[in-house]
Amino acid sequence: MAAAYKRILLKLSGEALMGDDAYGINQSVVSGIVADVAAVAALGVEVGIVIGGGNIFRGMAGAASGMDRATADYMGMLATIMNAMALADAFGHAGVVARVQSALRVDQVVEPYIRGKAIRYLEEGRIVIFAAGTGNPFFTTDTAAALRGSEIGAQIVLKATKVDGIYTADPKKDPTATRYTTLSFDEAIARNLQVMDATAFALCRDQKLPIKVFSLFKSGALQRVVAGEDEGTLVHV
Ligand SMILES: Nc1ncnc2c1ncn2[C@@H]1O[C@H](COP(=O)(O)OP(=O)(O)O)[C@@H](O)[C@H]1O
Ligand SMILES: O=c1ccn([C@@H]2O[C@H](COP(=O)(O)OP(=O)(O)O)[C@@H](O)[C@H]2O)c(=O)[nH]1
Repeated sequence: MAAAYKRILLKLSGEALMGDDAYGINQSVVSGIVADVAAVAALGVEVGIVIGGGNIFRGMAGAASGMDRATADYMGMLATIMNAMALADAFGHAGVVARVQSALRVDQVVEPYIRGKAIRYLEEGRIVIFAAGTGNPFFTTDTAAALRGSEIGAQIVLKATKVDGIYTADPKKDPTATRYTTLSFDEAIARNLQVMDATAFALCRDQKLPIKVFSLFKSGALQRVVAGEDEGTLVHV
């Protein structure tokens, strides 16, 4: 199989890491992700990963229960660091070298985000896991994926999530919703499709960085996406 991309930014939903559990990190889900990413990296594709934190803590949930929103968002960013460490550890066990870089400084724990160093790691064939989102409250890890994807010069942002693409409405709530094969950024923003936030869509649109939304749980989906095959939904300029 030949890869359609040289460098990709993979966004992994934090909530998807739970698998069927109620909370936290499901080891069999993590092993599946590691195997899929290792297979793609073995083709010579350079992989940067942005990981979410919704399986542990979400700022909006904290704010809804009365917390200061910015404080809750910082807690959410810390949650992504834990996920990043768990994922890097799992890569290590599989014999794949992964480095974690955090947008918030926790120097005793993981290295800080330094763009040039991240690019160097990628060139050396290491997996780079970007933790702590953008480092700013009021943003999401989807926006962090758009940002880091733009910074590292990725050719595409691959959003791996619980649904197998973008639907006309949230398929979890509306069973009559149908899936788009392709969609323009303007359409995605105008229709207010909640699969990704408007900030992330707008940044990718401005940078002409396409996004592919696909299922994290469909066997071989990442490989098919990287091969440029028809899988999930492509959002383009
Ligand atoms: N139009 C839509 N098409 C697809 N998924 C949608 C849509 N609107 C809302 N969603 C929801 O968006 C979620 C994917 O976003 P994601 O950020 O990965 O989830 P999470 O917020 O759990 O991390 C899906 O679980 C799905 O229920
Ligand atoms: O740049 C960022 C990225 C994330 N977060 C916080 O971290 C939480 C976890 O990230 P997210 O919800 O995007 O993870 P996912 O949806 O992928 O599980 C968010 O709810 C926010 O509170 C933030 O404040 N700034």
